[in-house]
Amino acid sequence: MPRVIVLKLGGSVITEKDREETVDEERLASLAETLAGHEDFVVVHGAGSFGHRYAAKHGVSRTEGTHDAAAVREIHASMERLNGHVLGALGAEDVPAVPVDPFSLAYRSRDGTLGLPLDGIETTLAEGFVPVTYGDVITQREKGATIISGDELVVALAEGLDADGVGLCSTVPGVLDDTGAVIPRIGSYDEVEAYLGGSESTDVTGGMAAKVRALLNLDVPASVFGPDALEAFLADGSAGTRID
Ligand SMILES: Nc1ncnc2c1ncn2[C@@H]1O[C@H](COP(=O)(O)OP(=O)(O)OP(=O)(O)O)[C@@H](O)[C@H]1O
Ligand SMILES: C=C(C)CCOP(=O)(O)O
Repeated sequence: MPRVIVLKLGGSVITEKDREETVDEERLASLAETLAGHEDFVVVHGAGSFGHRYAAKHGVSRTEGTHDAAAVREIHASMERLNGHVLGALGAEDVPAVPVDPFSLAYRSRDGTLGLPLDGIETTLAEGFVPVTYGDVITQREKGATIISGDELVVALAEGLDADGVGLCSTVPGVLDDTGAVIPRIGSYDEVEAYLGGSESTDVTGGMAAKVRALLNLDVPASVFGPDALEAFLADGSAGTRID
């Protein structure tokens, strides 16, 4: 099987993060148009104005769990609605996009270690489909259910599928320094820790600092870039900030 690219479409890119359950239709359509005709990639999308507020409402995070089934349904249903929009936009550009539902697939052990069986996704890719998955709520031993971020899925998929590269398409043109300039390359957390913050809006999974940490732990080269640079990333992997 050809090696794949794992691409995350940030929740703050594809939604209006401060308006409840609002998709940025224009942005999403333009990203889908750029992806048209490309092959061998997995899409992961974040929550933006969809999942986070329900997770916050029920006090659920990556570490705080819930045994309230109604809370799980509410968070998951919100993410399914957003996934429907993403699938619709990709489908409109004839990208062979199909859903992969993390709640039904992934789980955590007691210590929080992620279990993510990949046979289904490998088959999906081998058959020419583009799997589209997303940050979600998943079950965890002794905690009920906790949140999994899209970034966590990106890392697990990149490792498990032996991906060629990872792209995180965010609202920012890359990881920025204290003057607002894009840092071209990050090789260690210490170099950039002082510049990294969380997210500006309701975000239970951590913003830029968590992203950089997770990507540094990965053996696959990753890039953080803005929506305008998706084409450049797909062409030769050079866009925004490279983290390796
Ligand atoms: N040094 C930095 N460089 C760039 N962005 C930063 C930095 N520090 C903090 N941020 C914040 O991180 C945000 C990106 O993280 P965020 O989690 O919001 O993105 P996302 O992946 O697009 O969304 P989601 O988590 O909903 O999928 C930026 O919009 C910015 O507010
Ligand atoms: C809040 C939920 C349900 C998922 C969070 O995923 P992220 O937006 O990728 O951090």
